Amino acid sequence: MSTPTPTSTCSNSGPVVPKTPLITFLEIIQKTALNTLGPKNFDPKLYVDLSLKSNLSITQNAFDDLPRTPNGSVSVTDFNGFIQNYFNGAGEDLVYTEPVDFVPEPEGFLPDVMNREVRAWALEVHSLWKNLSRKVSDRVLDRPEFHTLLPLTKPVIIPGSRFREVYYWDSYWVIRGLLASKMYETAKGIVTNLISLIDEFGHVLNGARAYYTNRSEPPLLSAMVYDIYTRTGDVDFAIKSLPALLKEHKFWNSEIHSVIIHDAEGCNRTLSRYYAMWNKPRPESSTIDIETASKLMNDSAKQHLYRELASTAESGWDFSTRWMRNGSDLTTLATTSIMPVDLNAFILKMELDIAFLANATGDCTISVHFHEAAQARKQAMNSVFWNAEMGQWLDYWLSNGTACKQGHTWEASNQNRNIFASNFVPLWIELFNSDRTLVEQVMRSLQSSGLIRAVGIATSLTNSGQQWDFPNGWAPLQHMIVEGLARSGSKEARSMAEDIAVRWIRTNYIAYKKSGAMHEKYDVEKCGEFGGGGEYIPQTGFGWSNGVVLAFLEDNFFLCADQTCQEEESF
Ligand SMILES: OC[C@H]1O[C@H](O[C@H]2O[C@H](CO)[C@@H](O)[C@H](O)[C@H]2O)[C@H](O)[C@@H](O)[C@@H]1O
Repeated sequence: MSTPTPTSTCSNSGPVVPKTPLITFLEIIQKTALNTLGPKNFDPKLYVDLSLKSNLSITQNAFDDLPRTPNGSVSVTDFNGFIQNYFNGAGEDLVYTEPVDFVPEPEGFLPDVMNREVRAWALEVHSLWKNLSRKVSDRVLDRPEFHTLLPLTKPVIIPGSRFREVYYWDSYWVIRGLLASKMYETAKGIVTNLISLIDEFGHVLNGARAYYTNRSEPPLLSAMVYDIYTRTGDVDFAIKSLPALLKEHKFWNSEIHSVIIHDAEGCNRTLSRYYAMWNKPRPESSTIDIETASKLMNDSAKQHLYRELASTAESGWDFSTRWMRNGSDLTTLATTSIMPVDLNAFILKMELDIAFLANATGDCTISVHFHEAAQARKQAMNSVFWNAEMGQWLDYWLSNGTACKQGHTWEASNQNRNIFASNFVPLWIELFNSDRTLVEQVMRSLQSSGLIRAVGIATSLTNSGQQWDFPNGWAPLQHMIVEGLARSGSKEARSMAEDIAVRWIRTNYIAYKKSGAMHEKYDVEKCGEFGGGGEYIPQTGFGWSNGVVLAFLEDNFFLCADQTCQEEESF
């Protein structure tokens, strides 16, 4: 399936990818579960992850036949009995599988990590790949219509807990960890799976579920291919990956995603935005989205909000004041009217990676074309996002009410001057981090931004209760900023990178010792504490956190095991 052509780029009238009858039915089950079992410990995603034991029509008839009270409700016993009889549990369609390339202590594993305690912990984190490794069960391959899980052929590494399926941008940091763990086959298998999604749907899905087909996630497939190729030198792998990367580049530059901005010099600049092909509640959070939208009066406003909710999920930052006109009201989400700094940094990297891989595999024409595309995007980022006075790249808001127009005229006041960790993500890209003067300016800006806290970089400065806001710190954000600073060649930037990485490693370590688990996000104010907020309870496992710890240790950002939380004040 290729990307549908929208009739307009207005966010409530764009394309909509149809959902399957199974998803529609599971949303009814989800709503019934909430009504029957109540909101305590309720996770809506659980119900759209169930798989059928028999045909949908047989299951629907059995559901319709359940005894109902006059107001239509079902008893707890009847409901639980029905679920047991007609469904396999969430996650049962994925089976544990030992990764083919896992060994308890790989040869050459973190050679510079000598400290006994740190090394022992790193080996424990490494061993978590076994817990997170899954294979799609043959049952899914036999009867795909019984499952919302998509039938990927290679083993996967899942983030963990409620995230039972492979996720797109998480996989980049999982792969960074797998490379430190010398698990090259597993890393390549993840990429092969993601490529198969591009072949089938035209883009990498948010996650490998039928209910995620309407959107992607931050595009880092090229970065995965680049890192695996540079580590293994596997030219065949690079050759096989290139066509998918070209297809993905088209997706992110499609009519719905790209926007032209006339800059202050009168030049047309093209940048990309998040834009989901959906205008209904997200099936995995249907009950929550319906409740959020209930504050709105008409169907068109609801459809608009549903598209904004899904587009925000596409950003990976679901949810954050970054995307809201009013930071305390989720119904004011306006993600499709924002040109995001980090998305464009990722697409710039995609262009550079494609240019590099094409050159490495002997295709000069593609290589030259993508070098030019990268230069054009860099210039666009400089004129639209860069704010010299602040020393940061700022998200650009398309003027109120003009999000449907083809072109926009740049206005300084449309740059969002609020501080987010994403304002520093371009540092990760070589075209920016190779400029010493620029790096020093951005580094000073980061230092005084208020984002650097006791144990890591905060996502924003606003404590909104949303998970992509203060005081949460997320592994990917720490990693991109730290790696960007470290790669700049500036001694001062390297030392700042080490400082942040050590704080991050330390809080991951202390939290692991206290809770026995790696966490999805951390509270950057409190050493050893995990993060919170958002629409689901904090999760453990956790793919990208494990990957970033291993990548930091591999890059020699050392943790002294005798340092404790008390010392965090001395940073
Ligand atoms: O179920 C709610 C949302 O959960 C996911 O988002 C969060 O977890 C993902 C997996 O770790 C991560 O990629 C994302 O950045 C997190 O915010 C999911 O991706 C959303 O689409 C979903 O609606």
